[in-house]
Amino acid sequence: MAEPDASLPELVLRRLAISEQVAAAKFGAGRPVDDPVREQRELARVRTLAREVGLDPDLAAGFLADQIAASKQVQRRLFAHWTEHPGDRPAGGPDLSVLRAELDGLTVALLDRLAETGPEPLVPPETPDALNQDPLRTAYRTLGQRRS
Ligand SMILES: O=C(O)C(=O)C[C@]1(C(=O)O)C=C[C@@H](O)C=C1
Repeated sequence: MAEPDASLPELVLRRLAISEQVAAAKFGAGRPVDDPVREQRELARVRTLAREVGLDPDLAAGFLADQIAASKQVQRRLFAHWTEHPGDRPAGGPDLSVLRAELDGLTVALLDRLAETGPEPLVPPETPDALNQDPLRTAYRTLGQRRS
């Protein structure tokens, strides 16, 4: 597993952090944020993985769909920012294929953790400054959110 000790909220944040790098790779290459074919592949794979770890495939697919929606919120925001301020775009950065392999590893880790934790609502950790609250809310849409 990519992140053996990470909690579910930590893994969710890690996925959003990778999404920032995905945005940079796509923006630099002139590729759009949305890749529906890739999304369908990910959702099909997550259903298979869910059965392997004893999770409800619908819950797992709903949860991954939330992660994808949150990723796209992060990416769209960055695209808008870099379009207005091209100088802010980070130079270099990993290839999309490398980042997708990281996302795939994280999906396995997320499902393992979800299978252990159960589908109870979670209290997300403090949000790093770089991330707006909205994507995080999106990421927990299916699981629900309980604030203490
Ligand atoms: O792999 C990509 O191209 C991404 O932008 C990542 C991601 C995802 O979160 O898994 C998000 C949006 C795309 O539509 C497909 C997948």
